[in-house]
Amino acid sequence: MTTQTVEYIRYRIPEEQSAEFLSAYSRAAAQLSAAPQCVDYELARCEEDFEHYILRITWTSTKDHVEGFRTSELFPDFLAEIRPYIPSIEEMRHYKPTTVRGSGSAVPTLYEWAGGAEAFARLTSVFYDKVLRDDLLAPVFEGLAPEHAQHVALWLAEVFGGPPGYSETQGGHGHMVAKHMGRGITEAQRRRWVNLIQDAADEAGLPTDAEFRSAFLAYVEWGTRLAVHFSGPDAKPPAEQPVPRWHWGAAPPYQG
Ligand code: HEM
Repeated sequence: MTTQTVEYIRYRIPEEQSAEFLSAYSRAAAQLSAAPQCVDYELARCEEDFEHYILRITWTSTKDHVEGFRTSELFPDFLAEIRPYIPSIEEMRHYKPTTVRGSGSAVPTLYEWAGGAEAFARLTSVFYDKVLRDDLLAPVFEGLAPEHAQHVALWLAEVFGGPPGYSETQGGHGHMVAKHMGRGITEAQRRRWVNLIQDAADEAGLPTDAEFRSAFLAYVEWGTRLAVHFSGPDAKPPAEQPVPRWHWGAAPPYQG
């Protein structure tokens, strides 16, 4: 459970003080940006009533805010800027996030963008054809079960935001990790895996836009490095956890 907390400060600022208030907060924001206790912050203005503002600050914890930031050398400069507006505060409290959170459908999942289940089935089918003809990887996958490509397609589909097919039919995260244990995958083999899956993505007609491919490759880098780790001599099975879900990251899809 995260210790992060969200502080909401609601202000009512008379219209004639608005410009000053905003410029004071633009300066005070420098102290928030510099504070290691501050995760992020945003000052929003009400659309229906221009006099209402809400400042949202995510802190690493309530204690870090109260005992850390407020006693730090950044605080006096912060306070000096915002002090004139303290009487205009209508609420200033910390809120703990609950489990009710999620994203809407404004941004398609990587799974939908890729073309759904069929796209991942095509991808892994092309990929394992290549793997079995590859000098470095063929020995690793010797005696591969015919359904392996379908299982990996289910896994990838789930990771990229599709239905939880792998979790429901194959045993989930722990099962996948266990399949790599003790295999002693080398860096050269990992790198070949990464190269071949990108060639397979081209041949299977997965989208080639910069945003999709960078998110796809980021996951492949992460996943293959974990595969190497868990295949090594000192790896311990991880605690049971859900299949990871990969998102677009810094570059969401371009929907012009
Ligand atoms: C993003 C990276 C990777 C993903 C998503 C992935 C995915 C999977 C999955 C889902 C399985 C289990 C299939 C099943 O349930 O039947 C599996 C098994 C396996 N993976 Fe990976 N893998 C990755 C990287 C690698 C790498 C880099 C190698 C070796 C170079 C590798 C070698 C194997 C082998 C040998 C098996 C066992 C196959 C068998 O059942 O005989 N994997 N992988």
